[in-house]
Amino acid sequence: MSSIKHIIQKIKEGKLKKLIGELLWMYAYVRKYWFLIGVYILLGASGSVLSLGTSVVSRDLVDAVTGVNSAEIVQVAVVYVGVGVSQIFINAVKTRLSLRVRLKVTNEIRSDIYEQVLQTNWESLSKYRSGDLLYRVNGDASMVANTILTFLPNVVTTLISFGGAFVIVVKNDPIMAVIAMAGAPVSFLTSRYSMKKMRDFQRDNQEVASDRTVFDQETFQNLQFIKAFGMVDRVMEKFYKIQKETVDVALLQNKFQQWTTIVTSLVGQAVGYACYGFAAYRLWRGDISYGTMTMFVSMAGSLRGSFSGIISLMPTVIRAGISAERIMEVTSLPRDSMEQKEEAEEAKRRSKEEGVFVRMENVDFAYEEDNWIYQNADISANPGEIVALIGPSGQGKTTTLNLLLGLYHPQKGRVYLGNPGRTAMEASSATRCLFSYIPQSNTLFTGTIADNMRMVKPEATDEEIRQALEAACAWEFVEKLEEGMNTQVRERGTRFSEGQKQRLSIARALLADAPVMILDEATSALDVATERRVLRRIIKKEPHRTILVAAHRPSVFAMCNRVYKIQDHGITQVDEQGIQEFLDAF
Ligand SMILES: Nc1ncnc2c1ncn2[C@@H]1O[C@H](COP(=O)(O)OP(=O)(O)OP(=O)(O)O)[C@@H](O)[C@H]1O
Repeated sequence: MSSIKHIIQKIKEGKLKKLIGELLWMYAYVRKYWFLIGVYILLGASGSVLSLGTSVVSRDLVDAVTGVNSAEIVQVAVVYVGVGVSQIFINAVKTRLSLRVRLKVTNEIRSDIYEQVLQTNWESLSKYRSGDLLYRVNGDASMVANTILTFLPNVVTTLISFGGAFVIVVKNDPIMAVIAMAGAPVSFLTSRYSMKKMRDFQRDNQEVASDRTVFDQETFQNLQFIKAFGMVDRVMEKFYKIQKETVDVALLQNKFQQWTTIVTSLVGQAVGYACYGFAAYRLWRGDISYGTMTMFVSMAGSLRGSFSGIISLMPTVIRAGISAERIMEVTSLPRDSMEQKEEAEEAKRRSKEEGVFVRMENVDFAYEEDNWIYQNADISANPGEIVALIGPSGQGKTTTLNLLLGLYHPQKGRVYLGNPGRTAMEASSATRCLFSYIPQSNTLFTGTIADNMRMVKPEATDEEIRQALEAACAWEFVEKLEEGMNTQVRERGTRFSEGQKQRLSIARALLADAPVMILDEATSALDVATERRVLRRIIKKEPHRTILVAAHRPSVFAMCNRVYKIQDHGITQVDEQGIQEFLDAF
């Protein structure tokens, strides 16, 4: 009665519901590969039947050898060898099939996570560390795929082994069956107790593994910085600390597992001895032959083994459940809304003649509750204008650009854009196609310069790329490279100077040919003359383009139609005198 209450309590707490949800999620993948998994199960099942057959045939073989049934010795020997050889081939096919399914399911889960991560609303996703996401894509996905492949087939094959052995033993000697099953209650209770513990251990394990991935990723990304600051020893210290944590968690889990294994094994061994003694007693009394005794002992072993097998499947489910939970957490994040996709594409088509304006109206925004970046903020940028955002560091320039890009949404007020004189659209993921954005940080990818350019326009010709590089004042150094635009950029553009990387990023943004261009301190590493040349060429290339720049330098302000200052939780438009005051103050 109390255990029923306990189960009801768990259901109420939602733990069982969660586990069932996780299992159902995993088996949505099984449905796709039901045929391959079905064949795998069949092969596993035939393996179990063959091994049961081996025990029965071994009885006949012993009886044939000991003279009880010597006439059939050749026939029995042939069957015995045949069964053994079949098992070898079945195992080979099973292994190959298992690899195929595992690879397919792992890829499928990974592509689901990738797709989801790429389409998830940035506001939700930015809370995750990229190394953690990486571990979910790799470690957790593999764990789930392995379990999907092994769990159901293992349950079926173990149940066949268990059922078959049970029927054979009961048919031959019911008392023997009872003795063989004497350890079952202990195995059951031990597994029930260990379930919760295992879930906690597994959660710790995954967290440490995820921390390790984050650490590795950050270290290799910042190697140059680490070396420059002579931080190698400190990084190694942290590395050893994480290694120690990994070892501690694994050893603690293993210690617990070993104790449960010792308890169940001791009970199993005692039961094994009892079976052996009982069979020997029956043989001594002349009730059974040597062959039957051999079969009994092996069957009793397989009965105990398969029962423990069923119980030991639980930790696998628990491990996979935790991984599934971590993957589901990411894949259930809200997706980017693409509701206004068609309107945005239409606005982009019209932009060549009409351009696109952007507005922020009466906006309140805070990342964290009541911690306002600003309130009642207004900003306006029209086609053909360059609008600058200035202000001390950390006051909200990048935040404003992110709001315009629809990466974040205001708590109050409107952020909208469109062709002048037509219906406007709220800023969202759908309207992002109207922007080309050059962030503060370097965003070059491994590949050639041309590959990097074609990321935004795969069909771009070499001539178009050259023109974009020219407009960004990048052609002047690219043409001097031995392989020109086919030069390898290397990871994160390490072979280029900061100013060169910025010009390549600007060229890429120009190639995207979007009506609104956002430069987030994207010319900060250029000298003043080059910066002016770049901005002039951008305007000249596309007179209807709307340009927003977050900047600190007066050289930029002189070229702007309007300048907004972001400071003290507000945005104000400033005139020349205001700009001068701002510059004097800093
Ligand atoms: N994702 C975030 N979650 C919480 N707070 C954030 C987040 N991004 C930025 N902030 C905070 O918002 C404020 C404004 O940041 P923002 O990056 O917009 O400043 P900025 O004016 O562009 O600064 P800088 O000139 O240094 O680039 C800062 O105090 C920053 O700590």
